[in-house]
Amino acid sequence: MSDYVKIFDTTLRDGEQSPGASMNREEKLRLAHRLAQLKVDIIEVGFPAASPGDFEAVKSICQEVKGPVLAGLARTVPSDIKTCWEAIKYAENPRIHTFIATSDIHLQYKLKATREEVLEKVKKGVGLAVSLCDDVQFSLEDASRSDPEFMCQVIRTALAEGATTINIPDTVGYALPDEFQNLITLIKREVPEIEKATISVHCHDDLGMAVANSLAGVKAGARQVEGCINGIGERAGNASVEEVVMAIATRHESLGLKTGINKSKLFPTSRLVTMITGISVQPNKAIVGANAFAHESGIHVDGVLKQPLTYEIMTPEEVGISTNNLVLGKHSGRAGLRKRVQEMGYDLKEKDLDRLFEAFKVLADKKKEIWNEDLEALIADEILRMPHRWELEYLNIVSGTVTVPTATVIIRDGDQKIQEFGSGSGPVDAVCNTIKKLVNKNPYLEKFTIASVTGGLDAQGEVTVRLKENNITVLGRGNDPDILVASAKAYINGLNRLEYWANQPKTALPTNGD
Ligand SMILES: CC(=O)SCCNC(=O)CCNC(=O)[C@H](O)C(C)(C)COP(=O)(O)OP(=O)(O)OC[C@H]1O[C@@H](n2cnc3c(N)ncnc32)[C@H](O)[C@@H]1OP(=O)(O)O
Ligand SMILES: CC(C)C(=O)C(=O)O
Repeated sequence: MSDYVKIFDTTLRDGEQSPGASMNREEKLRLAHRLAQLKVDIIEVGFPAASPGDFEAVKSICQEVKGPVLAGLARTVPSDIKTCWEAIKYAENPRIHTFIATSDIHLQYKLKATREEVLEKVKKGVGLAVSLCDDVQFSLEDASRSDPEFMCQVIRTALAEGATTINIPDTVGYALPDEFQNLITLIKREVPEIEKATISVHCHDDLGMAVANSLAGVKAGARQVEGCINGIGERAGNASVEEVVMAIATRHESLGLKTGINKSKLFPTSRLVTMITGISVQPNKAIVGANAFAHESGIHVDGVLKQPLTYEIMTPEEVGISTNNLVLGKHSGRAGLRKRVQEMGYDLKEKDLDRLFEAFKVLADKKKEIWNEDLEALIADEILRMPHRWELEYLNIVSGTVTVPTATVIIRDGDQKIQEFGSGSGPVDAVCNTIKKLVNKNPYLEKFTIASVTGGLDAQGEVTVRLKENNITVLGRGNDPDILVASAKAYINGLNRLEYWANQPKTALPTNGD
């Protein structure tokens, strides 16, 4: 059996099912290009039948992004499969990914279908997909809670119709690693004809075992692992791509497996996903968290200084975390900035580089050292942002121990500048209240978080807000060395997103909030 494990990235599909993580077409395109640089084998680019917006985004990615196989998801419903094909047929290497649930609980309550009816849907759905596309993946949703005998019957049917990949999801993150390993072993024993197809695993993290279960599946013979960057995804998320990849690489002597991933792009891709979705990575997250390679306690530092291998099982450089990126500052020019940005994996157009350069100089006046993370924050603010209506022009805050916090805000609304004054229980409250008055909106603030982009007291603050209005949930992000300015930017960014989605066709709305 081959020692190569294919990586199937579903950040653009299952990842987008994370509450508030909806991405627009441009954001999806940018991320798809980055995933191609990361050299994932397959990118699941979306669910074309879900909405006109998703259809267009999938089609654009398929027209533009070269290299990996590009997959679109579809129920076994014929119209879903045909719509999927209409969007993905433009890809260099298209794949139709069709699925149906096989557990009794899903059959009884959700599909309201008998086992015979499900088998018929599999036969027709896979058959139709194979008539359209050479590369067809079939998934048994909730496989880990399905009757093994029925599951094998479904797999045989899908294979007989010509499916080339069979995916075994632990949809609700219920399995234990040994159980999941046994499940794959059982499938291989009971359905020997699966040899000619690829076995894939797709694990969720409800019990924190998505990566462990994925590796257990691989140990039993699966040769495709599905996951999302930063482990985002439905509910508690999917298996984290960076963790699976680095486990396979770091424990090569034990697993004897490899992937084709360009590991040095893992960290930049993780940052891009954070920038685009607004979902921050917790500091202690494996591989890409701020503390993943940090050492503080004396005994550890002593050990690392004497020999890094005492406490480091991989190096930050391996995953693309630069430990010596402190070159840019206020005296740097366009050439240096262009080179750095290229090294970070961004291929910016000249006009975007000009905009970035302008913002870079403003930041360099406030902050002595400009790190890659600062540049990424600037790129997110200046280049990656959605088409937006409102922009922060001016902010003045009065706050302290004996004053009622007040804010004066000027916002650019198209050609107009609008000004307002307001107060609040604290300075952030004052800023948000004033902005709400200015734009005449009153969304519910579900979450407000603040983190620093880099270390140091002059670090930029990275603020994320989660806003909800009319059943639409969005995330807004903003960065600035002044955390109140970052808060204002994040709030306005969120309002711009609400405005954007409110003007999209009904079916395209990101109602995947709570
Ligand atoms: C485990 C996963 O992550 S699966 C992917 C989840 N992702 C999404 O659902 C996002 C995209 N989904 C959507 O936009 C919508 O659900 C649509 C457009 C696909 C369907 O919308 P609607 O037609 O309004 O159906 P609705 O969402 O209310 O219900 C789903 C229907 O599909 C059926 N269904 C669910 N899965 C499948 C399947 N794999 N094959 C066939 N039918 C299915 C359900 O039984 C239900 O049928 P019913 O309406 O006859 O009861
Ligand atoms: C569609 C399938 C692969 C899925 O997302 C799941 O079962 O979690």
